[in-house]
Amino acid sequence: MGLIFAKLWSLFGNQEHKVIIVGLDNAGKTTILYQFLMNEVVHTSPTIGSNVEEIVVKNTHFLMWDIGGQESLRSSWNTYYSNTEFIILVVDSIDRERLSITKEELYRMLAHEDLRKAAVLIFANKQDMKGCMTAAEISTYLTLSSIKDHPWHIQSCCALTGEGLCQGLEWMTSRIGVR
Ligand SMILES: Nc1nc2c(ncn2[C@@H]2O[C@H](COP(=O)(O)OP(=O)(O)OP(=O)(O)O)[C@@H](O)[C@H]2O)c(=O)[nH]1
Ligand SMILES: [Mg+2]
Repeated sequence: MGLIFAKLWSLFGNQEHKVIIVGLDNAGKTTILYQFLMNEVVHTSPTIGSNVEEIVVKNTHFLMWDIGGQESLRSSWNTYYSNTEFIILVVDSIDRERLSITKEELYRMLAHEDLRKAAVLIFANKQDMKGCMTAAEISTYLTLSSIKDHPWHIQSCCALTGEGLCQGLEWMTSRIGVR
């Protein structure tokens, strides 16, 4: 009975899809989460632990975990990994110095057993900043084209205006049912 119910539930698209939002501190993860939820910019302070919200896009329910990105918190990201369907990796496109750290974190995540089925959306955030890296530059630096075992997509965005965020969500919804 429970199984039938679960099947019907997933058929009607009401199943919840787990998403983790990761990236270095100050990348804009919490700002993005609350743009998704409320279409507005909230005042943020560095996240200690996590925030979790349900975001519904065209009848698709995402349970989004926004995880603090400070160095001391990164070693506990893996406690959020089980059953994750989507990783949203937020990159601060002006932060050239730390892109190598983002790269290390990305490949560490992709190698993790609990994330082997996860698809990855990379947000090249803060596109409003003068002199920022483009999504193409970030893609090259992160050698995204070498990722063959996870579906991935990079999207430029500005969390302050919301530009680009919907396109990212659309890619995620388009992936559902593919696997
Ligand atoms: N200019 C600009 N600033 C942004 C953008 N997105 C976020 N910010 C700012 O960047 C700062 C950090 O944003 P948060 O959302 O708190 O960053 P976070 O990734 O959640 O950081 P942690 O919780 O420490 O991991 C805030 O001052 C935001 O207003 C953007 O697209 N453009
Ligand atoms: Mg935060």
